[in-house]
Amino acid sequence: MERLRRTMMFVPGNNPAMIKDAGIYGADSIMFDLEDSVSLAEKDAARMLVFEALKNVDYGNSELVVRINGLDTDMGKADIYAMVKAGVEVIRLPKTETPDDVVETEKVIAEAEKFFGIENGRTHMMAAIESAEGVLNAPAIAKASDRLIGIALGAEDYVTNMKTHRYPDGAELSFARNMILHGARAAGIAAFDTVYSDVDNTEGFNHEVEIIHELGFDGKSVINPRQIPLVNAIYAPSEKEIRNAKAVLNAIEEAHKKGSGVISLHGKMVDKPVVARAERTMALAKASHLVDKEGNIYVE
Ligand SMILES: CC(=O)SCCNC(=O)CCNC(=O)[C@H](O)C(C)(C)COP(=O)(O)OP(=O)(O)OC[C@H]1O[C@@H](n2cnc3c(N)ncnc32)[C@H](O)[C@@H]1OP(=O)(O)O
Ligand SMILES: O=C([O-])CC(=O)C(=O)O
Ligand SMILES: [Mg+2]
Repeated sequence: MERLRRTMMFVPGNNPAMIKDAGIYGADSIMFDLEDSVSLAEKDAARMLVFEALKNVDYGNSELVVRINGLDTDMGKADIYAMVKAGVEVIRLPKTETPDDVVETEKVIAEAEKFFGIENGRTHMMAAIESAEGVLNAPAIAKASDRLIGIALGAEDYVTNMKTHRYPDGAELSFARNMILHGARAAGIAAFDTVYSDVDNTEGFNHEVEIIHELGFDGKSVINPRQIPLVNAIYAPSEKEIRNAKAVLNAIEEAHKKGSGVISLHGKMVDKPVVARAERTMALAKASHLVDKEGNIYVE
């Protein structure tokens, strides 16, 4: 079963208190940032701090991601070597413009793995797309490396590049979101939506999460722990959806027993894609603590 990544929480790499406690909020992924939330003067200190945290802090089941500085900066290579050595699960490449950016980063990751005697391929990657060039190349970027677990929209940089800013209805992000989603799905990897900076605007945040949930994003980058339960609530299936998913899974099990891959349930065809959706619904229901391990609904 594919890993659920509803929330990926940015944690500034130069903030010891936030780094220490980042594991207590239940983010599916924690993303320590060495890039734009860290000033130039603090880059080296942040790298050391995140290295120590990765080595010494227990973050439970959260996936551990680090946003590095790109290889077009003086910091990129040192960031990669330190994070690979610390055993990070995923390196997030910012401002990805072309598939070559991914390939170049992968080369340095592979070099670092070799240097530290780490198994080749153990460090995964994701690419953030934050410009018109990146958006137009999204499908090729998503296929540029087997290490990629996903691609993400970085909308603050993107709208700046597009000479606009962010609006409540998100029309300015519509093309980018669709390109990134299609690129990710065509490559069989995850798609993550961008951050929402107005942390006190719950209504605006919920509206944006509804939009990206309907589009099909796996999840959203968040910048504050208060945003995590809001995303989880919108990604949680309803009781009706869970009952339907259970009925689908039971029906297909019966069909398989009879040697068939398709069956009718209440007059509707149940086949492979319907089953895949039902499995995702059950995974989300489990993550939302709405069902137990066997899939029994708690509210019953
Ligand atoms: C365009 C880009 O590149 S976006 C990505 C880079 N930006 C970031 O990483 C910013 C991350 N977020 C933050 O720094 C902060 O959440 C801010 C500045 C937006 C808001 O800060 P605050 O108003 O202090 O947040 P708030 O009052 O909700 O904090 C509540 C608690 O959550 C903690 N917290 C807040 N944000 C985070 C975070 N991102 N990670 C971990 N802990 C956090 C605070 O330390 C505080 O802990 P405490 O109760 O133990 O003192
Ligand atoms: O990737 C993100 O969502 C945050 C970011 O850097 C941007 O929006 O430019
Ligand atoms: Mg950015």
